[in-house]
Amino acid sequence: MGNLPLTCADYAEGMTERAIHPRRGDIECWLTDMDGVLVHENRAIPGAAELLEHWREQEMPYLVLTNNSIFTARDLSARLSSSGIDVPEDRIWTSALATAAFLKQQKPGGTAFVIGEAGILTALHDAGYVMTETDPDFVVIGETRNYSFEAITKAIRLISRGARFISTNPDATGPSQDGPMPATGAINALITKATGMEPYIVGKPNPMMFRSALNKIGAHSHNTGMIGDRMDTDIVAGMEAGLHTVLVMTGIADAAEIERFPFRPDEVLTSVAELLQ
Ligand SMILES: O=C(CO)COP(=O)(O)O
Ligand SMILES: [Mg+2]
Repeated sequence: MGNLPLTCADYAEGMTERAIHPRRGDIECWLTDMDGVLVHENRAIPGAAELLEHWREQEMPYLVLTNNSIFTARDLSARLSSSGIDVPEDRIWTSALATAAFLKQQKPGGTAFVIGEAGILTALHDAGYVMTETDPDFVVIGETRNYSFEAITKAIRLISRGARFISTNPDATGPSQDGPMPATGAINALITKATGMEPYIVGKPNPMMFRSALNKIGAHSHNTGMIGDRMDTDIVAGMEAGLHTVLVMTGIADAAEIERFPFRPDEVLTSVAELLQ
C-alpha cells in the first residue's frame, strides 16, 4: 500500500509525500473513537497511550466516543488502564449512555427488554428504566459477545407485538487482532429481516451522539477533530458535523474500503502514532 496520503487533495491526486494537514493547527479539541483506534479489544494500539498522555500534558479537551455498548464508562476506563492507556471515566461517552439519555427523554420511567451487557443495562437503570419481558415500551439491542437465539426470538416477538425497536449502534462488525467480529448491526439486520421493522439507532453516526459529545467537552465543530477507523460511522458523522476528520488504518477501514465511499476523510493516517509527529 506504500505511503498513505494525508489529505483529500493528496488522496485524489495520489500524492504520497508526507505533509501535516493545514487544518491540524486549528484543532483545539479532539473526539476519538476507541475500538480500532486506541485498542483492539483489550490490547493497546501502538501510539495510543502516548497520544493521550500528550493531550493530558497539553490540557487538550478530548472525549473517547465509542459505539461499544458492552461496558460501562467505569469498566472501559479500567480496561483501557489495564492496556496501559489512561482515560478517566468522565472522558468516555458510549452509545449505551447516549441511548439511555435518549430513551429517558423519549419516555421517562419507561420499560425495556434489552439484549446486551452491563454497559446498556446499567445506563438504562441509571436513567430510571425497568427491564422486563412483559409488554416493554422498547426492545433495545446492544453489543454483546453472547447473543442468544432465545433472547433474539423474544425480541422479535415483542417488536412484532408493538414494542419500539431501538439499537445502540449500527456497526456490522467490530475489529479485533484476529479480524472482524459480528457486532450489533448484524443482529439488528437479523431482527429486521424477521420483523420487517428497522431500529432507531442512537450511536455513531447519529448526529445526536456527536452533539452530546461536543456539548460534554464544550467543543465547537470548527476547531474539533474526530479520529476514527470506520468511514460509515466515525468519518461520515464527523464530516457532517463539520469536524476535521482523521481516518486511521488500524481498525476496520483499509484503502479499498475508503474507495467504496463517495467522500473522503480530511486525513488518512496509518495510526494515531502519526498524530504525535
Ligand atoms: O464496539 C464497536 C462495534 O463492535 C465499535 O466501537 P468503536 O465505536 O469504539 O469503534
Ligand atoms: Mg472503531
